[in-house]
Amino acid sequence: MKAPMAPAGWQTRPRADEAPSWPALATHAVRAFGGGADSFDLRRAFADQGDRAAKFSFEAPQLWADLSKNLIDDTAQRLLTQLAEECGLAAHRDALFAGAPINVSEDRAVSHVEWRNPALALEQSAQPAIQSIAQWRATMLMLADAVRADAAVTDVVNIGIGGSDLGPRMVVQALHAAGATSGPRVHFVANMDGHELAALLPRLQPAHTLFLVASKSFGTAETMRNALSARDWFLANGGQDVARHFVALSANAAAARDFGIEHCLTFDEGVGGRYSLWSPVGLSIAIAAGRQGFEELLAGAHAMDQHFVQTPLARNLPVQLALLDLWYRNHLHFASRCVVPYVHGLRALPAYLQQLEMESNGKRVDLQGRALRVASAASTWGQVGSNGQHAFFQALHQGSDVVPVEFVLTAQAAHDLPEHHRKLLANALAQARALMMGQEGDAPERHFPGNRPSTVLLLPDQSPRSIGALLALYEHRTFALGSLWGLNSFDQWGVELGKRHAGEIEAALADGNPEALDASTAALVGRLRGA
Ligand SMILES: O=P(O)(O)OC[C@H]1O[C@H](O)[C@H](O)[C@@H](O)[C@@H]1O
Repeated sequence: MKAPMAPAGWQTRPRADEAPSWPALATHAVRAFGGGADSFDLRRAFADQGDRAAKFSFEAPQLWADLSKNLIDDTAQRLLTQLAEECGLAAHRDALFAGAPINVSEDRAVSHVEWRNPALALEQSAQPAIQSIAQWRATMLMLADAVRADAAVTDVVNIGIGGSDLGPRMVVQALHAAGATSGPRVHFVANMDGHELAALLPRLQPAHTLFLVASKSFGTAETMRNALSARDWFLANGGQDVARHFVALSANAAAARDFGIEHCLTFDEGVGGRYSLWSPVGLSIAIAAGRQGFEELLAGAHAMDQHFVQTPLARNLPVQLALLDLWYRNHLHFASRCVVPYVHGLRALPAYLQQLEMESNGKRVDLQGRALRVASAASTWGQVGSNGQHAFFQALHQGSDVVPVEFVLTAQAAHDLPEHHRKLLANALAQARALMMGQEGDAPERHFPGNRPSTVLLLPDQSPRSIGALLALYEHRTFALGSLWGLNSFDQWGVELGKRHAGEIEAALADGNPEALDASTAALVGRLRGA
């Protein structure tokens, strides 16, 4: 599947708003979706087009995606696919898979797809970097085996934040709910707020606990603070041999050593934090799900990689989802997208997607440093179903804004309470149908406008393979959308400024000298010091 060489032209692609099809899309959006009497209506579209459900459905590994209840017609879909061709999306994608330095602001390649290439074996590799991926994967899985086999280890604590927490936490939760985990208990600590760590420590015994300090940079304030406190607790409570009980998962082995952790599973800088669960950052997953479970997760993701690389753009699921996102954001001007997994194990999916999508594409300049002329990442939000129905669905049905909703379902449940699953699925499909159909009301407050868009992503189950495919789908959709906007989806400079201010404010909180601060912050610091 691998593109042997980065195709020419990946650096000189037009942005979506500069591509020839853009004006035609803009005109079509106003003419056909502008809200007039004969504006596009889903109910009419289904009545007029007998094959609409089939035509706007897509198949990809482990996934069936029904996009037919979206505000899109044949013309829009054709123009959008044409736009992707004009923007050189395929060349950009192939450059990613060929290891070209597409993360230009950090001058490096993007390698997370290599970490889940199960075919990768030492003898097949011509590139030294690739060889180390295979080696590190083998080392990581051996360590996972050893931890699982060691009856003395009852608890594993992953300390990390952002990409070093959200993906592994969500996957372990999902596999645990599916009965696909065994071995020691696996916990996650992310927050700087000491309540999270303080609530966990009394439940642990130093001699039976393994701490995984996951941090690509090994410099993130929250993780360093939690790791220091965990080590203090370990030593204060009779823990022996920090080297055996603390393992670092980092691209910066030297910093881990300086911290006092000898054993570091490392990975290359090309693995972005929010794309890192396939690398040693996913050790907690491998410990919980076992070698086979982790390899299945990788295999599901790899199958989606192949779909992304090999499928024509018109039937390519990540590409079509990205185009729909672009259509909604730039032409129908929807500001947010709601994701509702009707899968209890995937309750952390919205939080994971917030980082993936908003940290990747929440940007205002393109790869050349030019200001964007169109809106970038919509806000991603959501909650597990059916709980969300009893919270924010009111606004989805009758609120003033149209919010596209994405339902994530599994055909099979992993429990044996069949009535639950049938009811759960019925509720999800009912919400999607109600959003579309609406209802004439006998009183204004009982009127539902309908014509509200939704997507259904259907997985067979919540097995490691299905979860892997789903997450790779989201990764590629995010990359494809960023690519169309001309963005670098793999850096995150926007998180740096706040960190710098935090250092200054922490000093003011400690020494009571807020002189360098603005009046509002200084007053708050004064009030907090007086508390
Ligand atoms: O893995 P680390 O280097 O500790 O980084 C943890 C997280 O913090 C950073 O500030 C970034 O916002 C995230 O992209 C990253 O995943």
